[in-house]
Amino acid sequence: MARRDTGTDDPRVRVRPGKGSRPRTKQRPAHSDAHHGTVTRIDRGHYRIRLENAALTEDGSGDITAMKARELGRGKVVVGDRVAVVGDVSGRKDTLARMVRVEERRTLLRRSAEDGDAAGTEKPVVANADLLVIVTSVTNPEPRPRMIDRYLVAAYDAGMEPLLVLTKSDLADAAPLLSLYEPLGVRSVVTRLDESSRAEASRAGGDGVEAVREVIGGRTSVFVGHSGVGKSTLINALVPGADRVTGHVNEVTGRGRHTSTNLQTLELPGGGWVIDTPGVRSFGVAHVSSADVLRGFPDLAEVAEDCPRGCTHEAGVIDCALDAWCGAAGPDDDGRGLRRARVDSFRRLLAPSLEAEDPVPAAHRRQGER
Ligand SMILES: Nc1nc2c(ncn2[C@@H]2O[C@H](COP(=O)(O)OP(=O)(O)OP(=O)(O)O)[C@@H](O)[C@H]2O)c(=O)[nH]1
Ligand SMILES: [Zn+2]
Repeated sequence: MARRDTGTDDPRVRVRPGKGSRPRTKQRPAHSDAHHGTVTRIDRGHYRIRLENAALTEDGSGDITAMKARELGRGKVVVGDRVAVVGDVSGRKDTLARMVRVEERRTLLRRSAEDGDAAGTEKPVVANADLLVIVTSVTNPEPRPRMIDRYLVAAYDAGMEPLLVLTKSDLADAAPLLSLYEPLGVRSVVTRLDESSRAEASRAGGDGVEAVREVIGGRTSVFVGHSGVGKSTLINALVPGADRVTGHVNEVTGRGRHTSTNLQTLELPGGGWVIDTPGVRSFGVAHVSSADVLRGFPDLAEVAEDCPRGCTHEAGVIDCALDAWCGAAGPDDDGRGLRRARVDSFRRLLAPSLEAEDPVPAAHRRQGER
């Protein structure tokens, strides 16, 4: 099974000098004059890049457009990648710089395709992000815990910290959903951004926006969530001028519904980045193994070192050390079953339980769907 950083999709595999099999006609300089930046958007082979040294661009914004140099090969470059560019970095209209190198990735959010020819193959989505902000409404639409679980798995696999944001708390109690994720230790924030009570709640700090800002400030966050949960409303509150379209979006153009390439990078006032994922409707995690998920739980990973070789840690497997740990007393468990709850919650994130679908209300079923 493919593992992180080893796929042929990994640009680093191709960019290390001296590894090419083709003989070189002349020794190229290693682009020591290159400038560094971060990919903020990708549009049909054109890469929008924010340079570290914004003063290089004519308008001082640091934003330029670049194409991939042929020497980079076919490895995929994604939003969030740190890259080196040469050539015209003025950012003037119709100028194109050349992207010559992709730096090693600190984290890599991936998804596997769920349908079509590519089903099961994994795709890199965003590099170097710190947080996966999972936006879910407590009602309208109803929360989908299996989907939240898959997002969590994607975050742990990526090496990112998950943050659960429960929206629309003016409409229903967030407590039942919160209690589902408490044993996992997932950080969470409850928000209410309804039109009517908004101004009042916001004055009192009760809308939750400040609490979200505190967690994401100065960091790079990827926002995910299915349609209608209030993701755009939240992003607009966090990033003034973001102008994310809210409501039942894009009925005219349908834009943002079917494509997964239109990730948008927005700058947080006071520092940090928000990456919106308007086209990403689902997150297949077929490529993730138990061991990948375990990395998100250092305490359980330590316990699992005593497991038999190849243990999947799933419920019911023989001699899994997690079961013995649940039975033993410890300072972190005073008889209230905290260890058991944590292990059970962790196991919920493992295949095959993860494959289970959320029940879809009859009214939302399409023909042919169960
Ligand atoms: N009552 C209430 N309504 C909210 C809240 N947040 C958002 N809404 C409403 O929920 C609807 C959907 O919000 P959006 O922000 O467009 O949702 P989205 O997640 O971006 O959905 P897509 O744009 O389809 O991806 C809008 O009518 C919002 O006004 C909230 O906290 N409480
Ligand atoms: Zn085990």
